[in-house]
Amino acid sequence: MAVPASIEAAVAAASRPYQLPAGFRPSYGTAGFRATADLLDSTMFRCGILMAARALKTRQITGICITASHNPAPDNGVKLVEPSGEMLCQEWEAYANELANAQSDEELASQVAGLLAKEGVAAPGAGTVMIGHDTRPSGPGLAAAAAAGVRCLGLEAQMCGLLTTPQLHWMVMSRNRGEPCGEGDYYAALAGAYKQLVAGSTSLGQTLYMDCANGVGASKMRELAAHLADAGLAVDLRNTGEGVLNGGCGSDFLQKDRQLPANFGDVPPGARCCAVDGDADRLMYFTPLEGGSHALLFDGDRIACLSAMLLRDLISALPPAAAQGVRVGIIQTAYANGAASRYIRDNLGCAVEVTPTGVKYLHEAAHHYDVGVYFEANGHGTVLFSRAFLEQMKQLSGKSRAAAELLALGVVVNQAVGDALSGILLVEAALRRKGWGLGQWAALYADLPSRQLKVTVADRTVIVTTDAETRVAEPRGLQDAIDAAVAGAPRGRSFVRPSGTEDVVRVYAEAESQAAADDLAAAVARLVHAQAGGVGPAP
Ligand SMILES: CC(=O)N[C@H]1[C@@H](OP(=O)(O)O)O[C@H](CO)[C@@H](O)[C@@H]1O
Ligand SMILES: [Mg+2]
Repeated sequence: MAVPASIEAAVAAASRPYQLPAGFRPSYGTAGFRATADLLDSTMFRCGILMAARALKTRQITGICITASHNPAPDNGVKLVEPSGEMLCQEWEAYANELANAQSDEELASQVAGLLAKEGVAAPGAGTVMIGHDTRPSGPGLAAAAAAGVRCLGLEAQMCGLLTTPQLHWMVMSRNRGEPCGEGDYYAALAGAYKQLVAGSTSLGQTLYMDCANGVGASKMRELAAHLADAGLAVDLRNTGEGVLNGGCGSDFLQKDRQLPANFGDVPPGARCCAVDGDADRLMYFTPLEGGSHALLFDGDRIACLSAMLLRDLISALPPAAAQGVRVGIIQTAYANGAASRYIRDNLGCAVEVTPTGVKYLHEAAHHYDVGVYFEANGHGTVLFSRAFLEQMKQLSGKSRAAAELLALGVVVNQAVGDALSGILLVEAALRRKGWGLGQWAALYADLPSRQLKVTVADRTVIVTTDAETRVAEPRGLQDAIDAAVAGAPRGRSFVRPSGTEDVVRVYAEAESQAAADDLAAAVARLVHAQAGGVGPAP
């Protein structure tokens, strides 16, 4: 298709205020682009163009979330939203990289023209891109840059302001489905479905203490909790914005350090607590341990197990013909604790699938099942219901309470992406329906001790992995050396991979004891440093 010359001129002119900083090479990573905020104006502008083109191509609404999630406050980034509410389709990631790295306004304009021609899209055209941001001070400015990109293809940029990442995904999904799609509709839908799920069960009674990571989750949970005042769920919000975003708090801090977050010193041991990250798409439960600053974690693996149990209970209460043959799958990454994977296989009887790191891979795999449960160990995940299964439940819902409850679960659990707020309702409903405290949940299995380390190398792309990132293909010889180190550790397992969000190589190790896991991780980190171009002193 011929692209009017005027569009090229318009893109080149509009691009002028958004110059690519010298030497900056943005790369679309595990979840979009991330960098220190002051580098990102051009990236945002170009992502605006990209998502406008995607909206034109699909003739539906797309979205842009401006956030760097659990990363430090001076960073920012962008997550791109498909019309379905899912993450940008993988085929378009190459365009994202190409546009983000164009070296001049003219090169950008010609790449945009090329993209439009290749995709058979006419611009300027009509459409909408919804844009939201987290609490980072750089958010509104970067949102404006993204909006300028959207407008230069003639589309409307709808500024949605402060939202959690999953809220924006949910709003895009709902709007394209022609369903109620405002922020208020989100709270009403989740709270209404939660009440249906817990009707007839006794409230857990105790307060849920929530670490909001000093991020957007605080104000949004406050609104959700207001809808739940009559549902027996009392929430005490901590780290609501008075401190540093993700600083000494939040789900990532908790997972990496296993220390109590800031401002939890007065919370009694055994209390039910949860933590989210800076954009509220990750969730960890935890409880303070006796006599110290440490926490017992209930991570994504454990949330996946609890979700699978809730599903099993509900599915087994369906009329027998409907219950038969429902395919439930659990999708994990190599970071899943070995004890959790074993528990799922041996005790829950579900299929376990392992994908590379990054929710885009897990989410895609979850579509292989009637119900796909996916959680990364770090607490990012959701439960996806297939359209056909939901349709079947709708047919049955008049005569089967379990079918109606499964439908409600499909509303409580965000169907677009992992969502910490909806995850809280999922966990609370599951515990409450079982009448379980944290003790019973913890007793499902004992985690194998594990350790994660980071190694800085000159170029992390020299590490190439295979088998869902569990083995190193290059540099040659590194995998053999890792295998030898693992062989010496009781119940040992270790793998390494280049991070998609940080300039580091990640090392994971688990073993029978904490000391053995620590030693194995350290040994493997030294191997990476020695064989993959380590920078600075050896670990
Ligand atoms: C070990 C780990 O937790 N990795 C995280 C992290 O990716 P890396 O590619 O490992 O940097 O950030 C991703 C985006 O939030 C998340 O999906 C992923 O699980
Ligand atoms: Mg996040």
